[in-house]
Amino acid sequence: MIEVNQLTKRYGEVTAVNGLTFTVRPGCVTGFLGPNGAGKSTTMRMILGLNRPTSGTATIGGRLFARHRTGLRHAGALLDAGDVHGGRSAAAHLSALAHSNGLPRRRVGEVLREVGLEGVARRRVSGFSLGMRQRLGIAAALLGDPPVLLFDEPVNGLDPEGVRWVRGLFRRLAGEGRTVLVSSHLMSEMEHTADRLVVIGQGELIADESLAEFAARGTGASVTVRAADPAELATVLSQAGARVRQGDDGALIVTGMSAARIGELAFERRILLRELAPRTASLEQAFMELTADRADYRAPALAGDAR
Ligand SMILES: Nc1ncnc2c1ncn2[C@@H]1O[C@H](COP(=O)(O)OP(=O)(O)OP(=O)(O)O)[C@@H](O)[C@H]1O
Repeated sequence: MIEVNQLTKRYGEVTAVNGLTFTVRPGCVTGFLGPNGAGKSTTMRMILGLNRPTSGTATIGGRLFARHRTGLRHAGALLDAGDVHGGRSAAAHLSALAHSNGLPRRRVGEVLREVGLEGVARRRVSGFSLGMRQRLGIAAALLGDPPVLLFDEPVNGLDPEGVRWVRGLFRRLAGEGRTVLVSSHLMSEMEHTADRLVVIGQGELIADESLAEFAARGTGASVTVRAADPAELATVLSQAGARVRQGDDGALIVTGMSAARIGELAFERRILLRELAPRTASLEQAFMELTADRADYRAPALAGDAR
């Protein structure tokens, strides 16, 4: 479990992280999302004790990470895949880490196999592609068989097969009861990977919830309802505050009200329902909407879009 409590980090005038509070639970993959510059890397570095918070706390398993005496056994992280001594081989890099963390040498071979780098174990890291470096960084994170794992933009540089592999790996790690936090600035990467989302913008919390709950916040969320008496249902729902418009074949498209509430109102008025189907907004749409005013960098609309 990772607990972040009122975490704040200022660099001079810049507030990178501002009063952030959230919990990352074991047994699921939690996506850590935000536009570029939102404060994801800074937060992860503070969780791992690499940056000192201006105020607030971040703990792993109830303790500051620095207080865990055998670091890699408690948490493993991939922060910056470029951060490896290029003159070393993959095996030598991992052996040095294993040694300094008091881990058995056999773990080196095990994690190299796990990430598919056993064939290049003796090659110098300087000749590795970005994707291979990402795999090596993931191997290092797994070395201590830790209950808590953090991955900062792990998909960068991976080819489609690598992306599929890494998703499967995260799901398996979570299935083993571990706490898995994965950052990205792209919702599309999280859509098929995460169970829960922590979304931040300009260092502040925007959402901490399941994917379904997050998607339901987008304005594209609606409920399609078919009723024996659509006109009466439309009146009832409108009076209760929903927005109702006509869909195909007498269906009603309802926004601003949950399917459960629509069902309750129909039941109370004895209106027979034939279909009650929630349609969530796309996650991407919800993400764009909720972070729109918190993005530091966004390309201006193309001339052709300005109609
Ligand atoms: N060492 C530093 N000194 C000054 N400002 C910093 C430092 N590190 C980060 N920042 C600033 O803090 C803010 C958050 O940066 P951070 O790298 O944590 O964001 P991020 O969400 O990880 O972004 P990205 O998706 O682009 O990696 C940015 O405005 C960044 O410029």
